[in-house]
Amino acid sequence: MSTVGNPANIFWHENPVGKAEREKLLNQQGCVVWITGLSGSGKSTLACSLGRELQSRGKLSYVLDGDNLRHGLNKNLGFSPESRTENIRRTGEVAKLFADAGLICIASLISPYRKDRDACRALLPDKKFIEVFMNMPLQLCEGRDPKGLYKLAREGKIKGFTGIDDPYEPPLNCEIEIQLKDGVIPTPNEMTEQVVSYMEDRGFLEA
Ligand SMILES: Nc1ncnc2c1ncn2[C@@H]1O[C@H](COP(=O)(O)OS(=O)(=O)O)[C@@H](OP(=O)(O)O)[C@H]1O
Ligand SMILES: Nc1ncnc2c1ncn2[C@@H]1O[C@H](COP(=O)(O)OP(=O)(O)O)[C@@H](O)[C@H]1O
Repeated sequence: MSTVGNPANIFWHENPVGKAEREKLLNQQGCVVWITGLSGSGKSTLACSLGRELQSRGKLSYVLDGDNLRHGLNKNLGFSPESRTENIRRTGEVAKLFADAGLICIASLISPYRKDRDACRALLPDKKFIEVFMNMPLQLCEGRDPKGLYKLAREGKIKGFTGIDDPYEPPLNCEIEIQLKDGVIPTPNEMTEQVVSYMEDRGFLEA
């Protein structure tokens, strides 16, 4: 009988170099910064700005952007609930590998469903998953509409668009919330500073 594809025949190989050794080499803690929020809420803006700031501090990070991943790893996935769940699952697994490699992995995806984000959190060691909620009002995101997708969704030309006719479930216990202050949008630098301070205070930026 063929045993191909039988999970009972798959084994785990320990790597002789451990995560702690890699972290010491890099002088940082491997972790995942998971940025979630509506289309147009500023996820990519924060991811890029944070990546740049960490680079300038000599910290190694890597951005996993939802749009970009859909050009390769996730190119066979659409926007049905099942596809989004698989999109987040795959990205969570890749993010886990980057964190294990000792990097600060910045994942930037709408990731609209709470259970999918929680499943990614569960892949990481305790405290190594930093969920950042871009809590920007739909009206603001729709007003920005940099890709014209909200307009198409309102016209019924895109079905199942997040925030219009597909749900966004806000986090209940995220580590960081980016929001308006007295009605004013924080600048990219301010958003970045909020995340970097969190990481600094908890020792992520040293081994
Ligand atoms: N139906 C629908 N709903 C939401 N978004 C849509 C849709 N169709 C296309 N797009 C574009 O795809 C980008 C979101 O991809 P993600 O991988 O982050 O989405 S998800 O996490 O799987 O929900 C998203 O990019 P951002 O605007 O950067 O968030 C959109 O440009
Ligand atoms: N803090 C901010 N202040 C001003 N404009 C912003 C800010 N964050 C994002 N933007 C602008 O809003 C638009 C959407 O931002 P983006 O980062 O692409 O969102 P997302 O990745 O969530 O879709 C872009 O045109 C971006 O330049």
